Amino acid sequence: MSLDPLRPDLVPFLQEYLPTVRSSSDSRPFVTLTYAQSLDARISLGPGIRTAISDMETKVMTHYLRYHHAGILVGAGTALADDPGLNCKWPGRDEQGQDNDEVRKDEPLSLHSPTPIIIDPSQKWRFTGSKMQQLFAAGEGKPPIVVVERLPEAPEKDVRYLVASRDAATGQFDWPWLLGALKSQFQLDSVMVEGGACVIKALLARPDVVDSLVVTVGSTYLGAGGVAVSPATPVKLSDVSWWRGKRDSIMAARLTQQSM
Ligand SMILES: NC(=O)C1=CN([C@@H]2O[C@H](COP(=O)(O)OP(=O)(O)OC[C@H]3O[C@@H](n4cnc5c(N)ncnc54)[C@H](O)[C@@H]3O)[C@@H](O)[C@H]2O)C=CC1
Ligand SMILES: Nc1nc(O)c(N)c(N[C@@H]2O[C@H](COP(=O)(O)O)[C@@H](O)[C@H]2O)n1
Repeated sequence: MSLDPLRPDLVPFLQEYLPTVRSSSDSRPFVTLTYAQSLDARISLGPGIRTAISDMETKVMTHYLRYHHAGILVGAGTALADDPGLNCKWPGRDEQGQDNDEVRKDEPLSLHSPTPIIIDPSQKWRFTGSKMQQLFAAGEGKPPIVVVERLPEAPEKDVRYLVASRDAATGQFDWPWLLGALKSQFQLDSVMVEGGACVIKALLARPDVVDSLVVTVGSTYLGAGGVAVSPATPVKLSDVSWWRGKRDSIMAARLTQQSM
């Protein structure tokens, strides 16, 4: 699949929400939470169903975001349901800093691609045989880091593992610890979180670890059977900007600590 050129007005629109260099004393990477939802706040037609919501214009924007992040994180539910590639197909910028789809077209896509991070405590997803592995083998993507509860007896070739411990209260991996480890152990300075529902719901409630929120709103309804994303309690946003495309709109914002 080849992408259309990036619509030029997306660059200034996204500028203030893209990763900035964090000070070396910062314990975690810059984190962007980004996903596509329908008008009825669904991210897929049903559990485990890969669903295209973004049209080409906003799909290119997602690849532009991938270009600007060192890591791309999804939960095991998404890895199993979508068999995603998680590489970057947007070709980059020229030496003058101009967005230019032609300049780097001959370079391997793996250069522009973020490192996939799969949160998979009980190791249900396999890299072997996945689209990610195909892309890696073709020089079009990077191999993943898999976040697990314990190291597998038979580690998969090319996979790096991060062993995490569960938070006593929630039974989940602790986000600040996990993100801190991605920075300190794997030198990832920026991470884009794409989903799925479980991960998005958790992170919408975490202004302490999310720096930017970029949501594509597709002009479609996915209906009552769709997988809805909604935080457990109300969330207020600040620094809100909207971009309008042919079919989709994009909202960029920051999460705030304030109550409603
Ligand atoms: N429209 C969009 O932008 C996107 C849509 N999706 C859709 O989302 C759906 C998948 O969503 P979900 O089933 O909710 O899966 P998910 O991708 O959120 O993964 C949930 C699983 O990840 C693991 N996990 C996540 N956070 C964890 C933590 N803090 N500690 C320990 N384990 C953790 C657990 O195993 C959990 O069962 C699919 O239908 C997919 O197509 C996924 C990504 C983006
Ligand atoms: N931005 C966006 N729009 C949609 O309509 C989507 N369904 C998604 N899904 C995310 O993209 C992953 C697929 O990536 P590849 O194209 O295979 O690289 C999918 O797993 C979700 O994370 N995103």
